[in-house]
Amino acid sequence: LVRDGAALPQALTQVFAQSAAPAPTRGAIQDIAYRTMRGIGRAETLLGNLASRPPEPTLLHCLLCAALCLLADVDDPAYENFTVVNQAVTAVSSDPQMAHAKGMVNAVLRRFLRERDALVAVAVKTPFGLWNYPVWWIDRMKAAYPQQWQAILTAGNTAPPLTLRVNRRKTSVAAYLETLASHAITARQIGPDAIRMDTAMPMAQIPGFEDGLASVQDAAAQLAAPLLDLQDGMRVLDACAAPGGKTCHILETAEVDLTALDNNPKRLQRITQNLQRLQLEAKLQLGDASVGSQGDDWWDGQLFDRILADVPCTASGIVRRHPDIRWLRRKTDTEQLATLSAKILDNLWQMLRPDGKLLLVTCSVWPQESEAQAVAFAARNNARRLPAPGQLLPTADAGQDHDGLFYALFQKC
Ligand SMILES: C[S@@+](CC[C@H](N)C(=O)[O-])C[C@H]1O[C@@H](n2cnc3c(N)ncnc32)[C@H](O)[C@@H]1O
Repeated sequence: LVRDGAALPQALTQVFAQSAAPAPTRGAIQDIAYRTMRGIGRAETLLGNLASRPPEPTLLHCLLCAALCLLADVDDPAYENFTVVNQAVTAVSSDPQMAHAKGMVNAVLRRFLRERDALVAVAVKTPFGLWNYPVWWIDRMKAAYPQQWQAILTAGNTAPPLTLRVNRRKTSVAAYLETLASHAITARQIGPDAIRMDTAMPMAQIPGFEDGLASVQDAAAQLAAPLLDLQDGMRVLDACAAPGGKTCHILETAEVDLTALDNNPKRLQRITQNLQRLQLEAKLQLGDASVGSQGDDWWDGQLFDRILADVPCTASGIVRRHPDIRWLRRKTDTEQLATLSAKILDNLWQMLRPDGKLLLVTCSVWPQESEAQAVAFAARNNARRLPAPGQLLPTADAGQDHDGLFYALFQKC
């Protein structure tokens, strides 16, 4: 499904909707799918060297790649080798379209295990086999970050930690850390409201989650609300708001009159769910952030004190959380999304009061969507740039673990 363009979470939802697999099996399927997204460059390279011709049908190719991903991962093996081989052969045997290839699958995987070191040594000589990203992505990263490109690609291939945002309306970081300790859960503070768990767990098992004590949010994403410099009573627009992570953090931070806008009705519903769980209130608005400044659409004509523009982007800074993104994006997406975002920013600027502040956020590391966008926007609109973190590169450093987000703050003169 991902090869056909579906995002991995939606593909898994679709698969699980047609399956009677119990929860632990679903967990394993999900884990293998995410591991495969992180290792498919190497697996496809290995398969190209192991099989005399491309395995048919596509499902067989995908199954072999998933098995090779698991077998090649000697640093973090998920299963015993014999389990992977046996399960792959069983899966092939039980599918009429693939059953003919049972012997081939067995032979390919067993040969890989016998010659693993030599085969991997050959595969990692190609950038695709070494880094597990499309070649255009690797080349672009090198050009944009001549010093850091390898660290960025490496961080994108790590499994992300579970980071929480503590709801300061209901508790404090210190008190919540004690709550976690009382459940024998170890974690540490990595930001004003951010806690990094030592071990991941399903959301439903996070203590106090249903009562709104904490939410799942990366530490870099938690910088938006403080940067907005909010005061009680302000009129705030969160212009690309769904699923509402930053919306809720804003509302946890100050008593503001908040409009949460998004042009996707399904995603807008997810904001409602988050607001309900956290017992917060906002005006939800379905609409297009790139239009409306002439009072001809969703906007009521009243200026905002603060605007958060978390614009649509390639999401190239959050590939460790969404490892499918690198395979779904096309080279040309960056320009298209940057053009749309520029239109959104110019439109929103008209809705900001004099002296008001607009915060541009992207979860991209491509300069065209981030720093170059900010520079061009400031020049077009004569906007004053205020201090903000700029480009945060993704890092898996335990003390400072965060995704690759970009922040630029502007004030209207
Ligand atoms: C990066 S996500 C926002 C994440 C969100 N701020 C959060 O913290 O949870 C970008 C959002 O912009 C929305 N979007 C894309 N184009 C838009 C447009 N023209 N107008 C309004 N929303 C748009 C998408 O539906 C998506 O939900």
